[in-house]
Amino acid sequence: MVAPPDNDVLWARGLHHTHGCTTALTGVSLGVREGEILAVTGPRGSGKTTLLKCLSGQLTPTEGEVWFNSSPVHTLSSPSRERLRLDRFGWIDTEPQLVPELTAWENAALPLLLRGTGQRSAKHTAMEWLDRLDVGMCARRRPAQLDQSQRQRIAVARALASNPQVLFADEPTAPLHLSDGTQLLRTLTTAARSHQITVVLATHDPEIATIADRTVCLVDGRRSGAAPSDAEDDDAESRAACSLSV
Ligand SMILES: Nc1ncnc2c1ncn2[C@@H]1O[C@H](COP(=O)(O)OP(=O)(O)OP(=O)(O)O)[C@@H](O)[C@H]1O
Repeated sequence: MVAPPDNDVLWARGLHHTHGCTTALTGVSLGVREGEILAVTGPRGSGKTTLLKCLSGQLTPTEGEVWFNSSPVHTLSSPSRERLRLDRFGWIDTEPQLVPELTAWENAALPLLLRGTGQRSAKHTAMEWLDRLDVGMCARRRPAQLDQSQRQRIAVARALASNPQVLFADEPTAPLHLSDGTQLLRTLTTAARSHQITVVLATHDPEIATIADRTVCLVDGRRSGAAPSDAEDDDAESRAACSLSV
């Protein structure tokens, strides 16, 4: 087994994944550096969501390895993966997934409360992020009383409030108007850079991908421009070898 490079916070090798009879990933290898903003681009159905879910431990790849901070994720038990996601990862979905019974601040504070942070401190942190995302005035309202843009901002506040080491964002601006989406992305990337949060951002929009430090493109479940899996594996392995030899 090849060890992952030390400077990659996330590292995947030879990922394959099938949903029932549908192949979503075929031999994807990549590394994500600490503090990097990586865009995963590609047309609809190219495997972006599946890749983010495999990297974040929501899905176990059918084949292949995922490492986080040089520890294997693909071999973890389901409860350990859940713990890892709660403690280290943030997730922003295309559609804001909020708890309807909770107010905006309670939604934003939820990961902190689940981690055991005291209510006063969790609320304070949640309120700071809601203010930063221009939805502080909505703190006491429930999701049904808010519009789509406000709900998505609360979902972003929730992801950032937990101070994740890696933030996964799956087409986070897709439901928003252009100006709303641009502003949201600006806040997200500024926050990520100032807090040293690594971001893996899936988008089919090349314009949005320009905010990233680096782009990986998927086509039909493979990295575009790479020959089938062996070349991708070689790429990841040679980076690993380089990193281990210095
Ligand atoms: N739960 C599922 N069950 C069956 N097939 C699925 C499932 N999820 C994804 N797929 C299929 O796997 C392939 C990759 O889907 P995925 O959602 O990862 O791609 P994507 O690039 O994120 O697409 P989109 O931009 O439309 O979200 C597609 O053919 C999709 O139809």
